[in-house]
Amino acid sequence: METLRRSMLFMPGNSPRMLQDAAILGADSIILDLEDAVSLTEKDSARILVREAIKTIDYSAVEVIVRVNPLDTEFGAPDIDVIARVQPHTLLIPKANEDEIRLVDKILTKIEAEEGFPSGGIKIIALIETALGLENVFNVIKASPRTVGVLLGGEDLTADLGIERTKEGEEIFYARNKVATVCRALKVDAIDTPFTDTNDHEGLNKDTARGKGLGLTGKAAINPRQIETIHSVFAPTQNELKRALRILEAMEEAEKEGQGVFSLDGKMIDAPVINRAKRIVDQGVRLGLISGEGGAK
Ligand SMILES: CC(C)(COP(=O)(O)OP(=O)(O)OC[C@H]1O[C@@H](n2cnc3c(N)ncnc32)[C@H](O)[C@@H]1OP(=O)(O)O)[C@@H](O)C(=O)NCCC(=O)NCCSC(=O)C[C@@](O)(CC(=O)O)C(=O)O
Ligand SMILES: [Mg+2]
Repeated sequence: METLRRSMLFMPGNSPRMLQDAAILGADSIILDLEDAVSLTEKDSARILVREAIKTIDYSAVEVIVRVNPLDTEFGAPDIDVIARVQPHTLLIPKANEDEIRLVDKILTKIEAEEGFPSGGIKIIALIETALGLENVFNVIKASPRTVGVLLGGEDLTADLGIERTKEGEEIFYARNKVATVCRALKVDAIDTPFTDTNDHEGLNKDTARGKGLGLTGKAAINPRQIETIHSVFAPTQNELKRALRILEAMEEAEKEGQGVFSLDGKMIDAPVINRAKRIVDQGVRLGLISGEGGAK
């Protein structure tokens, strides 16, 4: 499933109404939560509810992710055993560390064999939200070939660091930078932590742009009202699309002359600039912002 993952909407797994409406809310991915949004007394009922939702609701092209409980809790193993057997696209592993990802990979391989599912079909996103997980993020991703992305959990991370979580987000600059860099190196998605003030759209816009500016490729949402803002920030602007298309046109001309580097509007254009232009055009095409003939709409 080739999914964009600009936005991933969290919702408590014990909320039948939210599970019912999830596919029409516009997020690229939905995260049906069995962990921190579900109280201890509701863990078993949430697991059953999410299993039934995945079995009976058509979530169409939306990526269905289930955040299971950590394996070092009494809920983690039953979560994975019950949920993997109804084939969600992806499991989100909280407080992720290397050993746990390796163990989850093994459990999934066993369940896929028992159920006759394609081996490796259920993907993993590692939730990096502890100091150890952050320092180890390269190995956490490499611990399973199923890993398709990392989600940065700012609330738990700052709690683990014993520091305050602020709207400006200075305290998670390093974490954002590290996750974005390692994910780019390993070619997996890097999803930013949610912005928890659901009424502050200006703040959400700034926070999303901050994460995008550091190389994060999408953002978690905790409310449907946040999705549009997140998508607008992650979509290339008309100017970015027009400039990228001009760069690729000029590149074709330069190639005919055998030039690898050239200038456009006085600026040097070489391989990394061309690659960035290609990425922007690709995204524009995937988002339907560029017509088939290659013109910005
Ligand atoms: C925050 C609030 C209670 C506000 O409720 P309110 O009722 O005021 O919201 P309203 O806007 O009034 O709702 C208008 C309509 O939308 C519906 N609606 C609302 N939210 C919806 C939604 N999410 N999905 C679908 N539908 C939704 C609602 O049902 C109503 O529908 P209707 O009645 O039919 O009109 C609510 O949003 C909510 O529960 N959010 C999810 C919270 C959650 O999952 N937290 C865990 C993930 S973060 C974490 O764990 C930290 C982390 O781990 C992060 C990381 O890992 O990245 C780390 O460490 O940092
Ligand atoms: Mg958390």
